[in-house]
Amino acid sequence: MLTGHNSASVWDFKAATEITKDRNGIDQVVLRNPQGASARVSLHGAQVTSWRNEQGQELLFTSSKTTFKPPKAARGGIPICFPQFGNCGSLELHGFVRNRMWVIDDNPPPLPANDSDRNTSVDLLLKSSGGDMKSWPHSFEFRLRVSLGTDGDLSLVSRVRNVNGKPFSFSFAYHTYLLVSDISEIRIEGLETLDYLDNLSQKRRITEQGDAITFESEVDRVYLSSPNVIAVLDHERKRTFLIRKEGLPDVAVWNPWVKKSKAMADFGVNEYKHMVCVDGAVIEKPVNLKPGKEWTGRLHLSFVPSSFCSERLGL
Ligand SMILES: O=P(O)(O)OC[C@H]1O[C@@H](O)[C@H](O)[C@@H](O)[C@@H]1O
Repeated sequence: MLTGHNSASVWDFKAATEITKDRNGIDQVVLRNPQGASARVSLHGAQVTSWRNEQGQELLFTSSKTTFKPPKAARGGIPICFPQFGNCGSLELHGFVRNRMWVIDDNPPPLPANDSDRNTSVDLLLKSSGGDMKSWPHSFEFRLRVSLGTDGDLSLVSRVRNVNGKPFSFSFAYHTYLLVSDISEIRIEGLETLDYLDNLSQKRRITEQGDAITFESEVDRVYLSSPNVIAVLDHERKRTFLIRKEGLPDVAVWNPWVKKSKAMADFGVNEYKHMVCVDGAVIEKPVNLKPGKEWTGRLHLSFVPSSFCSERLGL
């Protein structure tokens, strides 16, 4: 993939994208960058199922019990929740697009230049289908671009176009399962003092009091109107995930802890210790999209040594 160019070596970004099959024969796209970082995206659900740094270390959690068998979304990686987040509507939990087969979009409408510079990327597309229109009677085109930067950062850009004659509303989330050393040692910064809806007490609105979010029991919350940079600090591994987002005002935070883990067939009993979901989302005030209009929601994930963090980010 390194090709000669004026006697210097240049990376062939197109060739750094490979289509392979997963263990169930489903197509998946593998993205690689020149330094050895990689990401994997399944056409089932357009779900990112792996993101590795240049040392080959996995950064996203995937349950050892997940089968990756359609139609159910794999438990881990980054499922896309659309057109409904959670159970806040009449559709299946988190909506249906994570359970559908997407296609590779070879000719996507252009994105601004800074979304495509120096990245290896893939564009996926899902169009509304007759079956789904029985439960959600709206025509849409959903485009997802997944990009791996030369710095190993992972970007997801979702574009939803209303190709209906009428407006429609939706909620949305990048349901991001981060892999962590020990949930009891994790701090999330950037959500302090915000209001959240607590899914464990009938979506009651509560104001966060702590100076960071920490975990000592099940957490299932939607933080409202959050800043666009959130940090997830993993003290034991001396590393921090940075979550940057645009068009995604809310952040869902979830860890099932012991009791709920036992009730989930596709989740190992102790696996809750090694994951936290921190989702850039639009939940409280759904997007209302007029005919012919497009909505964009961007997520940018990076991974830095802890020493880099809080003060330099102004968190
Ligand atoms: O089991 P699923 O459909 O992947 O959902 C997992 C969890 O996702 C979280 O975002 C929800 O707030 C939880 O209530 C839910 O249990």
